[in-house]
Amino acid sequence: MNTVLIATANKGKAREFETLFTPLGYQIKTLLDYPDAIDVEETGTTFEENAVLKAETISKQYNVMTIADDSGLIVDALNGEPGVYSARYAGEEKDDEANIDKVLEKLKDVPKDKRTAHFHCTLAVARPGDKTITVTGQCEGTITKERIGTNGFGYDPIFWVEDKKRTLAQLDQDEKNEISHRGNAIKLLAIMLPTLVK
Ligand SMILES: O=c1nc[nH]c2c1ncn2[C@H]1C[C@H](O)[C@@H](COP(=O)(O)OP(=O)(O)OP(=O)(O)O)O1
Ligand SMILES: [Mg+2]
Repeated sequence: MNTVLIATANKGKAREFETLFTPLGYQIKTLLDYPDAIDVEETGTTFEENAVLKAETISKQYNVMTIADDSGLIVDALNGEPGVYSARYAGEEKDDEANIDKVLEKLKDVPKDKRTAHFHCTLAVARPGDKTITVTGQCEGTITKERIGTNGFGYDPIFWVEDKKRTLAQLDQDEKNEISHRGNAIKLLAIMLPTLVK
């Protein structure tokens, strides 16, 4: 089985990549398997810049094809915040609960019909001696008034998906992958993957 390295240290993402890649016939490894991996500073101002930075740094370090994911929540009533700063919205220590609290607090006077948002995911594929490619995916929803559900990670408990009449944190992993920003990006990537993996 082909092994693909995903340059993420996020356990929630790692789990999703595993359920998405296994049926495609790829085993995945993540930075959780590589404790000596460079801790890439996300200095970019776009998802694309950060995804490329993470993928290329780790691909160069280990001389293997590497996929990186940069993603985040874009809330319309907050002019696109937290956006590329989603992971560090409430501080550098990357605290999902504090991040959710900050979004709910900022939206406390915003009515239901103005709480529209979407998740964005950019995936970058870096290969030794080859041009880096990127794909993107999105997922539309609204921000709830409080947490609902316990599955998933990050902002999932406050992200309502109207088609499912549930939050992302109330979906199981396969249901989330079907509609999520990450699932949508990987669907695009899956078509190209056989030509990229050596
Ligand atoms: O499906 C998702 N469901 C809920 N929240 C999500 C999702 N996808 C991204 N998010 C949030 C989590 C984090 O606050 C930020 C990603 O930040 P991002 O820099 O891409 O990831 P990270 O620092 O956690 O791990 P890493 O850079 O090692 O991949 O957006
Ligand atoms: Mg990050």
